Amino acid sequence: MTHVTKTINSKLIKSLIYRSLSTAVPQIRIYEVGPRDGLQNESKFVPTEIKIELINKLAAAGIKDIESASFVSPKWVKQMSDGVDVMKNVPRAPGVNYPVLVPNLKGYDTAKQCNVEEVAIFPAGSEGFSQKNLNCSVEEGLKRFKLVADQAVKDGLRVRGYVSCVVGCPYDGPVHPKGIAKITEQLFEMGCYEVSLGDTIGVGTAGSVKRLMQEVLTVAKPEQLALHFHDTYGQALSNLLAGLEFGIKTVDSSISGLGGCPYARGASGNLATEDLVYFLYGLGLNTHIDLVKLIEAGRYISNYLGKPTESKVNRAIGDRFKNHNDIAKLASCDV
Ligand SMILES: CC(C)(COP(=O)([O-])OP(=O)([O-])OC[C@H]1O[C@@H](n2cnc3c(N)ncnc32)[C@H](O)[C@@H]1OP(=O)([O-])[O-])[C@@H](O)C(=O)NCCC(=O)NCCSC(=O)C[C@@](C)(O)CC(=O)[O-]
Repeated sequence: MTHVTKTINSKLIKSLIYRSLSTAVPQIRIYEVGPRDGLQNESKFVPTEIKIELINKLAAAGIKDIESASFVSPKWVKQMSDGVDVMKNVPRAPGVNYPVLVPNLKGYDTAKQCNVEEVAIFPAGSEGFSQKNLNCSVEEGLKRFKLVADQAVKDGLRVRGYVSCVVGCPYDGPVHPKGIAKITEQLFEMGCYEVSLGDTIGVGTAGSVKRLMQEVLTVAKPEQLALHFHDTYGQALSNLLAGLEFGIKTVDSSISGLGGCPYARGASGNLATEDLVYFLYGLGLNTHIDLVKLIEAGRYISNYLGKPTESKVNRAIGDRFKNHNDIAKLASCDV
């Protein structure tokens, strides 16, 4: 590393720390994907009542956006095959949004029958992943998603867009930010209110996220974007900090760090919601989420799945704190 690069990096880090300590970082909205992205990769079928209880616990912790199911082909993702039962039986808490993922008009029709208010569409950022995940090219996928978005807009539903593999693809390798910006723009033209940029296999770094943001922000405003990081290489939080520098206000995360995509070789869990909330408290942001209840939700699902939580915060906190404010103080070093 040259002297100049070192100086720039140290300036950047100082400015990040300064901004973190000041109130310049905006309020962050957390979009929880655990019940969908988190569970879709689990090989053991999770019963409907467990999924519903998890969603309830997330809502009780104060999460306002919970992606609760997907209406994809059950031949492709069996774990999500009970989406109708989940959506018809989950109690809808006031002020909480329960979006679902849909791949085509068939899935959209099912979503409508379940009275959902928001659907998410998910074109891929790379050809290889599009073929594996949707059985079609990127272009064909966009055409199908446009049909869904047109119908949803006509019906008065909100549409969220995802672009997956925004940094790297398990089949095609590195993905160019220009292509991602183009797909993002198309999603907005279809009527999406927000586009979530998904690092599906978690290969991104603060550097690649910065390059991505610079390109995508030529077609969108920061408040129209969400960031969706998988933590395969342990970069999710530093990637997020890089994204926050650009004014991003919405972050996707998954309770207990569950996650992965059955069609993305090497994809691991998402950024854990518990770690995200702790991180945001560290930046002096009140997310209005009760970390004690969140930790309990994480334990509930990890215990059911019979595996340790992937959330470092959940593990570290253990049973030491019974009160949310004490954890918030710990996170902000406000002792
Ligand atoms: C798109 C298809 C359907 C094409 O799959 P296909 O096999 O080409 O579609 P098809 O039209 O030939 O249908 C095959 C069968 O599935 C049925 N089918 C078809 N559609 C539906 C539906 N909506 N609901 C229920 N059933 C459906 C259809 O009726 C038919 O049944 P059959 O006649 O053989 O009995 C398939 O590839 C698919 O479902 N893919 C989704 C895979 C998936 O869910 N992946 C994980 C989510 S993406 C992700 O995780 C990334 C993201 C968003 O989180 C961002 C990130 O992490 O970065």
